[in-house]
Amino acid sequence: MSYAPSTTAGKQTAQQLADISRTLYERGWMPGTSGNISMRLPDEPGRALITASGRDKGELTARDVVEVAARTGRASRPGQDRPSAETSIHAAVYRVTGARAVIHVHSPYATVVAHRAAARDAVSSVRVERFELLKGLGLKDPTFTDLPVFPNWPQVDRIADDVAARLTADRDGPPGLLLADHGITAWGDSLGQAKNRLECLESLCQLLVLSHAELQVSRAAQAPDHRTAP
Ligand SMILES: CSC[C@@H](O)[C@@H](O)C(=O)COP(=O)(O)O
Ligand SMILES: [Zn+2]
Repeated sequence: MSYAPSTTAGKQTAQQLADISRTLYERGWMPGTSGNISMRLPDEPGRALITASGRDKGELTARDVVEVAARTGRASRPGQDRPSAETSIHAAVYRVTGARAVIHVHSPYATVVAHRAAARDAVSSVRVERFELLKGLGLKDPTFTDLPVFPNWPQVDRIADDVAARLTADRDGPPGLLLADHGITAWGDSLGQAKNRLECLESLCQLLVLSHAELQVSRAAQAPDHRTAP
């Protein structure tokens, strides 16, 4: 069942998601059905709207979204469409950071960096330093940041667990993360801020690639394997 908002705020939020989806699709950052976007409802911030799974992101309408509990990602109304397959990652970001909007895309430069720095078994990070655009990320120290790269486990909930653990351990980290061989996710206090930060991160990844510098990748100790945990 497609989304039918009960409030004006819900209607406006759904339309904002559809509009930004089209913009990012046209930029080539959400090819086909890739990418997902969510935003807390302004009048009910414990709930969020997220794009329905598998929709063409260039054709998304305000009805192609699903209402979920922001902290858990559980659908908050019966009979809705299936929410994004990556809803649990959005929920992890909401839970730990208090962000109001989250955007995930497959933009080319971030994806290339996430491919080159691919974290196979454990979370790693890529050092980004000196570029003026770091000031667009709202960091305490804008001279450098370590952008985390998460293994792209087939079980998305496992990625979400890794994300929650990392963001909890590093509260001063950047407002974004890379998924190895996959793409980038960024967040902010509003959809506009999340988009601005995403643009800065994509541009920083472009600069890393164009500068032909060796990527400075550091690897964390191997994360516990959830498949073998008791
Ligand atoms: C087109 S494949 C991309 C998907 O596997 C996934 O990574 C993605 O970004 C979109 O998933 P979705 O469930 O539509 O939100
Ligand atoms: Zn994706």
